[in-house]
Amino acid sequence: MANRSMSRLTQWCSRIFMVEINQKTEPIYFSLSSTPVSAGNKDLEAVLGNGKLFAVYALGDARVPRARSHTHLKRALTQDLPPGCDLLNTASFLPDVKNSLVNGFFLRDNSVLSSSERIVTQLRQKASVCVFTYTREQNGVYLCSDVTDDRSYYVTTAPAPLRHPSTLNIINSDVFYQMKDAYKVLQECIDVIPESKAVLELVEEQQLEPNSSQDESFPIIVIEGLDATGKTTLTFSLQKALGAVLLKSPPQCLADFRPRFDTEPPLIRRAFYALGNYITAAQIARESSYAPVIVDRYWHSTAAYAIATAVSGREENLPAVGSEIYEWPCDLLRPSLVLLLSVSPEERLRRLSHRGLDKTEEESQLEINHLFRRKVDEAYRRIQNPACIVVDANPSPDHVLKQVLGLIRNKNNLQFPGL
Ligand SMILES: Nc1ncnc2c1ncn2[C@@H]1O[C@H](COP(=O)(O)OP(=O)(O)O)[C@@H](O)[C@H]1O
Ligand SMILES: Nc1ccn([C@@H]2O[C@H](COP(=O)(O)OP(=O)(O)O)[C@@H](O)[C@H]2O)c(=O)n1
Repeated sequence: MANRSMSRLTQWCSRIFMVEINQKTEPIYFSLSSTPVSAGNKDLEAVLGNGKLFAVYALGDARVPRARSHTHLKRALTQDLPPGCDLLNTASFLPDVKNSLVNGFFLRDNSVLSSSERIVTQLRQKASVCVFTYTREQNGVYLCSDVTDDRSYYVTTAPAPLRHPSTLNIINSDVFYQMKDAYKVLQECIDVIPESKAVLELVEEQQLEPNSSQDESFPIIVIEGLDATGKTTLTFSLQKALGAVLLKSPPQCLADFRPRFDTEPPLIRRAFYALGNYITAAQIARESSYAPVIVDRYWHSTAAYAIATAVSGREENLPAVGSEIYEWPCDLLRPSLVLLLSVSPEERLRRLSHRGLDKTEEESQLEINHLFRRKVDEAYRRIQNPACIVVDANPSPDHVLKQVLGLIRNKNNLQFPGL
């Protein structure tokens, strides 16, 4: 056991650790070193402080149980957090190496009772976790040790990597670029989430024809935007004005499963929404042989929300414009036109308050989390092939409809009878 934990710590020494005090400040990076380092670094002091400190990571070989354990760990730590303790997000990664990110938590304890010790002991008895302690020597040097062995390493500050670490695992953990990759995730869930089987059966029933030719079909127009930007209002009036079929993603047949998957960690939740797009794609392919199709949310929504949730901190941390992260999945039917409804934050809040309906947890977060909303909006705009056309949706519904009909009319190759 001692050997195993020692080799774990040695392995972790080649990594860099990121700790986020809050979403608004720059994260702090540090690494572990076997040689002594000079003391008194202000950045480290800001995170590590003088009290007791633990870093806790969920362990597990397979990605589905590991993702779920991370969520359970967060719940357990949040629920039992005693006064005087706080929880910070931490991540361990290899700089600029894809898929190398491991998320965890820092438990900082400035309480007189040192209550975190008891919490960590209980956690280790109940769950498969890996725990490190951080202590400060009298000379100001910080040491990190695995709780299961005696060997310690010096903590030293590290430079920020070129790519923000939270972007390293996005492909196939948050955003899926082929149906089979999202499908595999739900297959791995069948034992723990029985509903996955029914979802996979619905996907199979659709007789999907990837990349079926759209050349002879009617136009397919997708309407995107944050909640309360007017998508439902516009899609209804477009349906009427164009004699179109109205579809949405996720499709109606997944409605009953949605609340179940919304409570799961991003890996599972995002795979569910990704599969929803393929079911909608099959419906679009069928319907567009007979009439124009309007789609309320599609892949832009799936990718933009997933990216904005995965990337911590500010908008600047998003993958750069042109990154492969923003590419359209190779096997997903492409629409003829994607319109992004954009309203000012004030107007959007006004509409939300008038509507007074229940919001998903994520949408309530949008309301309070301006940073997150900006990231979703920016991610929408960076998605390519097809990119979206931004529509000013602040004016009245009639005015927005007129504007959109004008855009459709001006778009080359879109043929609508009566327009
Ligand atoms: N152009 C507009 N001007 C003013 N209010 C609007 C406009 N479009 C929609 N609304 C109102 O804003 C609220 C949200 O619109 P909705 O179409 O449901 O948005 P979404 O489908 O994007 O969540 C509704 O109460 C709707 O009546
Ligand atoms: N095609 C889609 C549609 C929604 N979603 C997810 O569903 C949430 C928004 O859906 P919603 O039903 O609350 O949105 P509205 O249709 O109410 O505006 C987003 O937070 C996305 O996470 C998705 O991932 N892919």
